[in-house]
Amino acid sequence: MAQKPTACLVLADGTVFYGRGFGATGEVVAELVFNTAMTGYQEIMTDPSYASQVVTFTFPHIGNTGTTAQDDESAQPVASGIVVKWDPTEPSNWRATEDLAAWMEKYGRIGIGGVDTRRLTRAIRQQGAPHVVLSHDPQGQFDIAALVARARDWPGLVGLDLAREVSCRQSYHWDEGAWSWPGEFATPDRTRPFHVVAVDYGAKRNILRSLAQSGAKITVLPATATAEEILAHEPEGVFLSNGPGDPAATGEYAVPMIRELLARDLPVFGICLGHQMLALALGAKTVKMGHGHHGANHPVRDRETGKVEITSMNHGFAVDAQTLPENVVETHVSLFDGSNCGLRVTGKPVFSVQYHPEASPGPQDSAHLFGRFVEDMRSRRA
Ligand SMILES: NC(=O)CC[C@H](N)C(=O)O
Repeated sequence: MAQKPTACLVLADGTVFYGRGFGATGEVVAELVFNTAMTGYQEIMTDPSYASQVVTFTFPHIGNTGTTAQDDESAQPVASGIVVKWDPTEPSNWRATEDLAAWMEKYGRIGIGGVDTRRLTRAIRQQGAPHVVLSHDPQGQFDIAALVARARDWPGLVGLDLAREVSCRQSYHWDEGAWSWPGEFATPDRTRPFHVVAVDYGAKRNILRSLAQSGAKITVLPATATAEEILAHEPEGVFLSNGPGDPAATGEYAVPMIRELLARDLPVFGICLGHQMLALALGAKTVKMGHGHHGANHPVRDRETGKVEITSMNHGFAVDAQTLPENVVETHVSLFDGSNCGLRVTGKPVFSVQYHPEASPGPQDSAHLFGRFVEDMRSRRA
């Protein structure tokens, strides 16, 4: 690199990548994961499940779509920072209201461009998601030994409950449906809506939109809501959201709540962290994966129909299918590594998936799952 580097990414093993900083200045310690999506950086960065993670994009061009509030999956970017091969360029998109670097600076998120992201991704594949420090200093002053020590001393995501931090503080109602051309969010038909309580462990907005679009009237409750508080809303179904951190740590409050719900025969649907916590409540175990699954091109097989869907994924933990009890069917598996991607409880309207049927970004092959949840509620009414 001809110019003096203004940012660096330091791995706990001492490897250093230099590049050009953009967005906020400063320093952040986090886990580093690679994401293979070709578009959708704003949705990825605002997905609360990325708390305490830096994302390196394998696609070399970050894109010139800029940012628009309509693409936020939560109130602000949550990922600690991003790593890209090519620096972001001027936005060229009629929907853009702000450029990426300015948006990141506003929210205190650090970016580094000019990194050999292929080499970096290979390192992640070999060693598992490393602990890193990302530092951006316009003067290019880096105390590498101190940064390596900081990355090495960071305890990591295992045992960390982050859902409680990113969850809403107060309950609220959600009524907005899907986005459609030329730029409106639908207001779904409210005839005979099914009342759903969505427990917010860091819910992506497009999940709530997909539920609303499928016929749900939604009350969102904070992560620590008890079964009693949830049932007081008289829901016809309960949704367990995605979220950051270690499911086993979040399970301390979620598992007792979910167990009480399971005793009621209420329809339950979980996505990602919600899937993992449902599995924990059913008696299974979760494990930390090597580098996890993050992208918009993950093939998943439905073991009951044989159908394959291309899915959007973002998880670093997984349900250990060997530990699922007898009354639970492993419904989906990853075609990349055979890891568990879904379950259902026999004889009950209770199911969950490890991947993201709401896409955002990603393919919409699995959007029908929102309809399945609504059908479960319809059957219960009948
Ligand atoms: N997207 C999610 O809900 C992620 C769940 C969990 N934090 C994991 O990394 O596996």
